[in-house]
Amino acid sequence: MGFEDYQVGSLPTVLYVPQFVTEAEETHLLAKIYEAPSAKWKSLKNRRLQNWGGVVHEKGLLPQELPPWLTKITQRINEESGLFPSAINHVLINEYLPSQGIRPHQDGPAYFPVAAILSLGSPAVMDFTPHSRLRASPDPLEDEGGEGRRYPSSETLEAETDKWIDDHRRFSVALMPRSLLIFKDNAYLDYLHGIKDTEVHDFVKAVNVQQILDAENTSHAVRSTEIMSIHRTSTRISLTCRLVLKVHKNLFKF
Ligand SMILES: O=C(O)CCC(=O)C(=O)O
Ligand SMILES: [Fe+2]
Repeated sequence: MGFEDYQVGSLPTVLYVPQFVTEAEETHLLAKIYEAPSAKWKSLKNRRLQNWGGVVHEKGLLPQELPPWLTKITQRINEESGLFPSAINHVLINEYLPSQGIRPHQDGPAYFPVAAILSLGSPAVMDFTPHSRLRASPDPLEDEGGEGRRYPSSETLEAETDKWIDDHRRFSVALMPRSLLIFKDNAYLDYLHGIKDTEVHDFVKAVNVQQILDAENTSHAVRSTEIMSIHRTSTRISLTCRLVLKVHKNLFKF
């Protein structure tokens, strides 16, 4: 099965791979993450995180070698997805308690526009929202009459905005433990992504609801709103694996 077979929803740029790692690998990764010295954790208001691979600056990465327990997983993601032009060199590990989340945001321009997120522990739902910057300002149209650029009439503008919203609907993806989510290109550039800080997440409308129900072996007859909700009773850990193309060998090159 090629990675493109894992596309979910209407965007070809969102892929969801259930069971990307085994339970044994999950246990091993969690042990390694919690083995790190407490100074490795950075506490934010609504979550804790570990930064691996070096410091990401606007102008690139001040690199630090990834430990072997991480390269084992990043190399597999690289090889199996074929979506990164070179080795993944940065991993952010986020830890969320049941009532913690991450506000809608876009990942920075320093990264190559592909994010691979491995989920461990408690499941959660990630929401994607079209970026308002793009919603508010469609590109000016090119004038065919040779008078240079012209801005569209208000009707055209409305039509264009409607089309943009049609093509860019909100959607969500349920992130089950051991799954890998990849979002890239327009899903990376045109959408914000976030996780609500509530203890119950509905996945009725998630683009991968079918995969989840199939994996949980739930028959159609017993579906109920109860099983279409995720009750976040324990900690979730995610590994966001990305590539910073510009790598600085030393500080003075900045
Ligand atoms: O925890 C997640 O699944 C998302 C993390 C994220 O969006 C980020 O680190 O930029
Ligand atoms: Fe992010």
